[in-house]
Amino acid sequence: MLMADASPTPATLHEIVRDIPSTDRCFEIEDLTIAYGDKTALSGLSLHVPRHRVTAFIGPSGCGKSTLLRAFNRLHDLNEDVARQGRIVLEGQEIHAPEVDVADLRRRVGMVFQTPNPFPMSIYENVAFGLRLQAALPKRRRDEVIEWALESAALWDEVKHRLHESALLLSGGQQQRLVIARTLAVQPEVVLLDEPASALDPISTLKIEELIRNLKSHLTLVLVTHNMQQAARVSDYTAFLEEGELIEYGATDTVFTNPRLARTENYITGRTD
Ligand SMILES: Nc1ncnc2c1ncn2[C@@H]1O[C@H](COP(=O)(O)OP(=O)(O)OP(=O)(O)O)[C@@H](O)[C@H]1O
Repeated sequence: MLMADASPTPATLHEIVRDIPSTDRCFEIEDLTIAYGDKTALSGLSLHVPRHRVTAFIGPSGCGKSTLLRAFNRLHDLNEDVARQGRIVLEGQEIHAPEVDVADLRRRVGMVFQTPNPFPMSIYENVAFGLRLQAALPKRRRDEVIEWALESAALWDEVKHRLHESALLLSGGQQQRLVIARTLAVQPEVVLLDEPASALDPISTLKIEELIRNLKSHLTLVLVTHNMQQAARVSDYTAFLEEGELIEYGATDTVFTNPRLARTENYITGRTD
């Protein structure tokens, strides 16, 4: 039986976020508010993202999912109109602390966008790109890392004989896996995925979903999706946002089969009345 449809009180939210033991937290978000000029996009959000799990953010268009995702690797720094309050802690360190190197943060916390965005260069050079920005690697070692990244992104078998062809000749699904390989090559701890399969056909979508499930053995994944089946299939935890607030957060099985609030159930089942 569902609770009355009121926003959770701060006390209940606190209980939700405490479910994830402190030693298992990758990100800790505390009272995060983000505004674009006078438009508040996220309002006093607190939650913990567990390490080596897939956490999905769901909610209606404009509820703040992408705004939250972009906060995890400080992409909002590029927009002067954005104001932020609250804390974002990655593995025990506040990411806005003066000693944090933003380029290193973005290496540790990679991002994959909705539309595949390979660079107009060869498949090989796409994956080598981030590596070249790091300490110079001997070519043999670099080739090994590139093979490992393409294998990890489930693309190696399809491209191993055409590494020096243009990445733009790949299909959309292959391009998205190439972008994931490029992200993996610099050995991130977290990969943020903003609707990574929404521009892809069903077969490519299933490949990306399988990839996400496999990657969590050594990575933390945070997924924004409008596809409820996808959130249910791949995520371990699901957070439901509405109008910039965290409405419900918990184990995906529970959120999908026994949500606490009617508004969560209505959103998941597509009920609008
Ligand atoms: N650069 C921006 N400048 C001004 N307002 C913005 C900007 N980006 C987002 N917003 C506003 O902030 C709110 C949250 O947007 P956000 O993109 O985070 O939502 P979302 O849940 O990811 O939406 P969607 O599912 O449609 O991608 C919306 O009202 C949006 O119009």
